[in-house]
Amino acid sequence: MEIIIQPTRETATEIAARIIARLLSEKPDAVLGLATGSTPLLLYQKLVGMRLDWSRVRTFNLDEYIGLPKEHSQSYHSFMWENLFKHINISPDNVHIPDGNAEDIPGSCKAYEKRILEEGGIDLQVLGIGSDGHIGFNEPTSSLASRTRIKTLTRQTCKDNARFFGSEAEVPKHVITMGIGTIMEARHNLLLAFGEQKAGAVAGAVEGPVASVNPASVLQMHPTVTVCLDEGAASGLQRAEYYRWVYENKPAWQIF
Ligand SMILES: N[C@@H]1[C@@H](O)[C@H](O)[C@@H](COP(=O)(O)O)O[C@@H]1O
Repeated sequence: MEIIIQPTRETATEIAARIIARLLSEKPDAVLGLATGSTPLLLYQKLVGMRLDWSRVRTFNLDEYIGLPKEHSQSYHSFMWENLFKHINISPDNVHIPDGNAEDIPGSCKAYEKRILEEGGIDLQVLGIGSDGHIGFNEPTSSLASRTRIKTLTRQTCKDNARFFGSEAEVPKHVITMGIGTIMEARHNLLLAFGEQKAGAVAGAVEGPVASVNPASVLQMHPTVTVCLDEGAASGLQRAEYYRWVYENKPAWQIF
């Protein structure tokens, strides 16, 4: 796991954007796994500003609310088109987002997994982290081997996400999410976290025991993970000094 601690969200996001830009220049038909939430917003703005060629890029989103119309302002479908896809030259045929209104949701989850494999697997998965350590919508105690499926949100996540809706009661309680097993098959996981409210979850993910109560901790078992943090999100880390040392002494050929 490479832990990159930056003074601000801005500089941490800049590094993440450069990692993605480099992947797209090396592999113009890369398969990207994408996330929603407030964390990747600046990343998407930066990627738009970089004017990259997305014509052959394929994307798979992590998750979606069940029962929210696609056109609803808070559906992850709307989020992705509003904040990224409508600003870049991606082909709509190459965009994949779980369908929260499918007639047969379990069947659509299986088909989603199959489609990821057919496209060659995910080269790079962007991740945020919930205040309870969830990745995608894999809430604490999710199976570490889980695949794309239906999950019930925790009360905490409903509260956290109420800020996007009118009230907590309006947050759908059921979602489709890629599983932890699905995320673990991405060739590179790029996790972003900003602000002190994420410090506990980040510390648990990076330095805590690997346990389903903190789903992000499973990333310790993944060979290629980059974690981009600002000072607030890094403030609970015991070994921050070491991570800074590693980054400062990184060989030139590894610097993006
Ligand atoms: N499903 C999303 C996650 O993919 C996201 O990483 C997390 C953190 O959200 P935010 O970035 O807004 O803090 O919670 C949401 O519920």
